[in-house]
Amino acid sequence: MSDELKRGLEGVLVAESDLSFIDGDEGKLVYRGYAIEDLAEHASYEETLYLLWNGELPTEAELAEFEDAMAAERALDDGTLETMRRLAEADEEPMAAMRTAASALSASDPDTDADPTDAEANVRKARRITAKLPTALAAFARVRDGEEPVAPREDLDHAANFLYMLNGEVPDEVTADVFDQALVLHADHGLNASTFSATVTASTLADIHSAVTSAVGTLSGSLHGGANANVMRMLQEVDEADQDPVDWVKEALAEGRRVAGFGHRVYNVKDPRAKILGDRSEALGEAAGDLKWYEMSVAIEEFMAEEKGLAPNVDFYSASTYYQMGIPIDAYTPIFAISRVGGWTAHVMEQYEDNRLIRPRARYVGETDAEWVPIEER
Ligand SMILES: CC(=O)SCCNC(=O)CCNC(=O)[C@H](O)C(C)(C)COP(=O)(O)OP(=O)(O)OC[C@H]1O[C@@H](n2cnc3c(N)ncnc32)[C@H](O)[C@@H]1OP(=O)(O)O
Ligand SMILES: O=C([O-])CC(=O)C(=O)O
Repeated sequence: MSDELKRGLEGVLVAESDLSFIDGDEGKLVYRGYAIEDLAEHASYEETLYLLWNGELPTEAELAEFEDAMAAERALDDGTLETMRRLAEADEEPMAAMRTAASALSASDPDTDADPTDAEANVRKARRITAKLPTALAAFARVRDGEEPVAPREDLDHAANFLYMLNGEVPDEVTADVFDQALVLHADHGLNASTFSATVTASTLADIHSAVTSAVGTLSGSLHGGANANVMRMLQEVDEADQDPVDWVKEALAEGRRVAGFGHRVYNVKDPRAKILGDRSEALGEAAGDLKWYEMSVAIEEFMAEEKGLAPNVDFYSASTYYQMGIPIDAYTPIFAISRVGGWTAHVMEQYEDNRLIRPRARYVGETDAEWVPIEER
């Protein structure tokens, strides 16, 4: 047994996986062998899910069947819909609502009584959770804004249907495409914290709903998925104060604060997803005739590279991309969740296939010989 301490488990290998590969020095990301750039350009989110869950790209017929199966699972049961309504009325945090939704969905899942490791039942459960979480998010967001939930449509693809349920109107093709790309880009990323959390939960032979619930909670923090909303809050603050973005960042660094959207445990160079989302952000700005958000982001990126040697991660340019699509800022991290659920469930299924309880150790640095003192004498 090694006594070497690896804070934050940095660099520690704990599993074998053939889902996604990251080369942190080259800035390369692949899902099951396919470069993220190719997937973003050519694959839909459904095709990406199929790849992650089945190990290979679908044929045309397989994809059509899969898309229909996903679309047929979008509607929420009454209990989960009512729960989303109540949480929205109580002004719950959107990520807390997502965490509750992931858990609530197990009550109505037809396979809820299946053994947690039943591979076929897990494929069906993963499909249902992934199909339904966007419906829960859209319902929550609408009720919170004083609107009625919009029922899903089966004739739209996953990305377009989510925007339709959120806004009550079918998105234009460009917006739907950018959103679909964002879903593809966020679908998997090795053993990131939330995926690790899902696999730890699965490793106890808890079920897939429990694993996804753990993962949503883990994603919500500001060092992980929560950073995308903080990036947009930073850009808005700079804009409202009519400040030079570089001055804002200098101040933040001088106060010892971290700049959201920069730095990464694995990438030592720019995250390849940030490159693609940066292009999307620029294109949306050009189409709107206002490059303000993109240019502000570029100024921050250049300064952070020069000053700290830190490059943007995926959360940096997703912020201005979503903002220019009119998505509410506190929905950014839940949107990360509705995409990453594909990766979480794929890793959980991989964990069940070759399970061993995940249980590391802590070096004990406390006392070992304390003398018992009766309560009345303390
Ligand atoms: C989808 C995702 O989860 S991507 C990550 C999203 N999170 C963020 O964008 C939040 C901001 N970034 C960070 O906090 C970090 O870069 C993390 C959490 C992503 C990675 O953290 P770690 O690998 O543990 O690096 P660690 O926290 O040890 O930082 C190393 C050094 O870089 C500095 N640093 C890292 N990121 C930043 C940042 N965004 N702003 C300022 N300084 C930073 C740290 O202060 C530290 O400096 P020090 O050695 O002088 O103390
Ligand atoms: O891999 C990580 O540590 C964080 C990340 O970029 C992701 O989850 O997409």
